[in-house]
Amino acid sequence: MAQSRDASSASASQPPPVILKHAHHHAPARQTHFPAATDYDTANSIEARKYLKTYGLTPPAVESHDQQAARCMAILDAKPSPIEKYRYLSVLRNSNANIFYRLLSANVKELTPLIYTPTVGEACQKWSELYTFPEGMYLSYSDKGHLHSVIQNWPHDVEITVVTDGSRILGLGDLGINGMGIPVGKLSLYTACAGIHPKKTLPLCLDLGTGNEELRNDPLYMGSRRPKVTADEEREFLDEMMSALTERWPSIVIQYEDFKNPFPSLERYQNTYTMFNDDIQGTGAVILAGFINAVKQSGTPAKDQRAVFLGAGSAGVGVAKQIVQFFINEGLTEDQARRCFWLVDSQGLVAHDRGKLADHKLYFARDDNEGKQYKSLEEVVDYVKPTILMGLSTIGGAFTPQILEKMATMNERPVVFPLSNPSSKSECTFEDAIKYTKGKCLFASGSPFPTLHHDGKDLVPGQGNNMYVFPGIGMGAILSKSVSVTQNMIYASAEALSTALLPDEVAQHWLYPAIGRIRDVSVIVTRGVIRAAQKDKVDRELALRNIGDEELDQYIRERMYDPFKEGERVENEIAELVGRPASSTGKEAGANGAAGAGQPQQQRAKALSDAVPLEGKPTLLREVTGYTGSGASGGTPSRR
Ligand SMILES: NC(=O)c1ccc[n+]([C@@H]2O[C@H](COP(=O)([O-])OP(=O)(O)OC[C@H]3O[C@@H](n4cnc5c(N)ncnc54)[C@H](O)[C@@H]3O)[C@@H](O)[C@H]2O)c1
Ligand SMILES: O=C(O)C[C@H](O)C(=O)O
Ligand SMILES: [Mg+2]
Repeated sequence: MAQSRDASSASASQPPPVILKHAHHHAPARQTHFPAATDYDTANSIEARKYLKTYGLTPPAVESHDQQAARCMAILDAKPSPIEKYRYLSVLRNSNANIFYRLLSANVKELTPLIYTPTVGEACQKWSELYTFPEGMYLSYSDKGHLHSVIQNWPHDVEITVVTDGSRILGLGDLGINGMGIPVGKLSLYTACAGIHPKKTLPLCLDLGTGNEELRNDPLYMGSRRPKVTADEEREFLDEMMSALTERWPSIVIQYEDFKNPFPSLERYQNTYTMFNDDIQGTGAVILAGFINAVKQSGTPAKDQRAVFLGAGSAGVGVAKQIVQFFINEGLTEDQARRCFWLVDSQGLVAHDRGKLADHKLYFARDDNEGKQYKSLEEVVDYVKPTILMGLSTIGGAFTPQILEKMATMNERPVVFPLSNPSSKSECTFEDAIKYTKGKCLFASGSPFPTLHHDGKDLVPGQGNNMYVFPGIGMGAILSKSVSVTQNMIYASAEALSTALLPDEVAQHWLYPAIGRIRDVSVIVTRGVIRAAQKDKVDRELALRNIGDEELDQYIRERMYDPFKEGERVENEIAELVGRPASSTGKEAGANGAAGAGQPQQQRAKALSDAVPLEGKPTLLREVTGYTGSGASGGTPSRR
């Protein structure tokens, strides 16, 4: 069984450097400051540069945020293709995280498609070809037995990790370690959308071999050239990894992402670790939220809904299960709720009499098909006459014009959600959905589609992508210091999201809030998740139980890394050192864990007296503690 977390035996969050025993006997561990990405901000004042020891290491001008953004946007505009824009943004993130996150936070709608789906799909396909930076950690199967030591090499304290084994990257199949683009992209969104400090995030890619022969034979492939390990071998590896991660960072939140068969791990670890699976649970929550709003608009009550799902994998089953929960809350029995679904996979309708089914499909398998096997989606649509059509199949274009036309003939407001990623795998485009349903459908897709002009109106497609919820699920778990991520916390994220629309968004029949408001939305989702953690009594930040919603929202906001305030944070550190009154945002900088906030006075005085004068002014020694946390990993909280 998975090793349980007991903080009494867990090491503190700053372990001594450990040398990889099997690799370098007695080699001294090197101090590293990788990635020192936030200090070279050309908006830093001269004083801040001296304090950070970056004076002279950047061009002399002290720039405004607007000047920086104008330059970056001009460079981006000049790049000829999305993948070139992706590469430029990667360089920016790795060389100057503050500028990158200011740009991303201010332009979420425009830039998300470049750092996330769809472009991240192409970036993963070409990862080894285009490799520039490590970006995160790679753990290989040959490291088994030593994962604890390898993990000590990560130079920062971590609050959250996104981990993949690369075996099902979006709808693009097994990409091995090239899947690293996914943890990197998801964690960039954690920072941009929920304000988790970039240094507190750990992109993690497991190198467990790959079933992709073409990759194994690619001379540039940077992972192990071995076939994928067996399910048992992977399980043993994951057991060790979960325990090693949590031993080093007892409060770490672990998000599983893009595993080919993630059900066994979710079952195995969800009660023992603070973990969740984004493709099953995050997707379930985000689609439920859009679905709740679609049901309100379609006017068809829950009991009369008939949902056909193309795709019965992690995402399909995850979404259907969350909707079952909603139907039960709406008054249906579990059996009635379950019977509203017809799942279709590569073999056709999922039915008990079809032959052996994978475990995760059994719950929704039909027993009322009277011996008839429905093979194609169109046949199933004719048979079921669905009100809802969901696509989580990885099959681009599977919602054909004929199928879309049928949906519009059968329903006043058909719900059509082609959710596969990236755009090339979307079951239909927004344009086709509108064209063939004559503008009647309620639409959301996994990857973004442009606004469409139809019948004298601008129609904005919903984006049913788990990016609306996973940042808030992770942040909620971090701030409440939850020992696990419960089903109620996932459900709460969906409910919170469904209520996060502004009146004018509701008036325009949107299913999801504007993506540009994602930071505000993430606060609402985070609050919902924290409240559910409290109800389930898995929280350990007990003080949060006693504050009202408004105060909780404020607490969440204060703990969010705000790249626009990083300059102020540094100024406040300096002010504190030289005994000057802090700026008006001093409270916030402190709450965000400004470096040195908790350092003993004598040490600060020593730092000042050690300072070497430069240009006649005192140079302040940079504190080596770095950022001390947006919340959970400030200490070594005890596990229940
Ligand atoms: N919108 C989102 O937020 C979101 C979230 C998670 C996953 N996804 C997307 O959903 C897709 C599926 O992800 P998953 O994790 O469920 O993958 P998966 O591999 O677990 O499941 C894929 C399913 O599609 C079925 N399928 C394959 N070929 C088919 C065909 N020709 N006809 C019918 N069904 C077919 C498979 O049998 C399987 O049931 C991916 O493209 C992924 O990017 C989107
Ligand atoms: O990565 C995304 O855009 C969503 C989802 O997690 C997926 O696997 O497709
Ligand atoms: Mg995913």
